[in-house]
Amino acid sequence: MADEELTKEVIAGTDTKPNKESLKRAYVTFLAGNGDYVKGVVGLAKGLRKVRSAYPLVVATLPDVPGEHLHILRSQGCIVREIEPIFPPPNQTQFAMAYYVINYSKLRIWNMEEYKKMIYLDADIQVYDNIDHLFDTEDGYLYAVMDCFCGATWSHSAQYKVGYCQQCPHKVAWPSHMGSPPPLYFNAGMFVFEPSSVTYHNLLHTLQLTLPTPFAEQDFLNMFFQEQYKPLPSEYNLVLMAMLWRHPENVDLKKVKVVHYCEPKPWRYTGKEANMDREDIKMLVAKWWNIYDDKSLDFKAQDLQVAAEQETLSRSSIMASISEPTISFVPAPPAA
Ligand SMILES: O=c1ccn([C@@H]2O[C@H](COP(=O)(O)OP(=O)(O)O)[C@@H](O)[C@H]2O)c(=O)[nH]1
Ligand SMILES: OC[C@H]1O[C@H](O[C@@H]2[C@@H](O)[C@H](O)[C@@H](O)[C@H](O)[C@@H]2O)[C@H](O)[C@@H](O)[C@H]1O
Repeated sequence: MADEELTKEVIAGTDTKPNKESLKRAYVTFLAGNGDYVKGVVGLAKGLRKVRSAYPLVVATLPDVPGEHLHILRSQGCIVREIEPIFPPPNQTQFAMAYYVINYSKLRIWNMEEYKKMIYLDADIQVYDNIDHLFDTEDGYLYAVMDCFCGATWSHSAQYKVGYCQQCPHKVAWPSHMGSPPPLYFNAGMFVFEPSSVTYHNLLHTLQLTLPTPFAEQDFLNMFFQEQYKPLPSEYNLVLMAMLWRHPENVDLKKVKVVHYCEPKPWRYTGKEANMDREDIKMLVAKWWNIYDDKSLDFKAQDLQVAAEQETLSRSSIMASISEPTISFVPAPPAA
């Protein structure tokens, strides 16, 4: 994409003049279908604004996302990038969730080379503390939070069958007769990565040679990036309910920066679901809705407020400079 087109898109998306550096960094999420995940993306866009992130949110959308939803996303300052779906090779795989097959389309984000570094966030994620510092992580790695193997969705796996989980590797040790424990495995709902067309084409080529498995693109990405994967602390992607239910000892809600609403999805929460009447779940769902419903976080309102604050700041700094004696710099006379 030509620079001027890109600049136009970025400005259109964020309505602020990007500096060269901010052109190279962005958050990115993925939206498919005409259902309710669009609420998740709107919540995410507003959450990133609430924590004053310096970078835009790109939304990779499949063709089945309706125009009305694309308009909603643009009105919330998102940069919409329409992508084509990616399908795994023909297979008889029983995915952990049938719809996981659409998640292979996430791989398109590696082709967004106009960005040097991106942070991928699922649409069912909310950011409660600024995590822009993750863009400064060392290049050459994929950073993500370790997943949990204890849920019934893992019942197909050797880990689940022997009761082993990487979140508590000493509770039930990996049986020595089964060789080395499985490599560290990340949840693919949040990761820090570097777009690259070389990596992108390698991903697509390797995908067509790889038998699909129950966790679809998450399994595939863990296999592909096994050498480059670097774990992040769990506060960067608290996977609900897996971690709250099964590894509460690994959770400090006061430190959590990013919550991943695998279950419940806040916009579907009724409180009547099994085990969902817990106080911590009610608090986290309410927290999500507080942001989603906060009109001051809407794109235009929020940006006008920021502009007003900046205007006030600059006016007060001008006043301050007028009221103090100016110290002018007198250059030293040239050396004799
Ligand atoms: O109908 C769907 C299903 C999934 N997704 C996207 O795919 C991600 C992963 O799916 P999901 O969140 O359901 O996976 P989970 O992390 O809950 O297993 C979502 O967060 C959305 O970004 C979507 O846009 N529409
Ligand atoms: O397509 C596979 C998906 O796999 C992951 O979700 C799973 C995984 O975390 C399991 O470990 C949990 O048990 C389960 O609840 C949860 O839904 C990602 O969050 C999602 O973005 C996507 O990659």
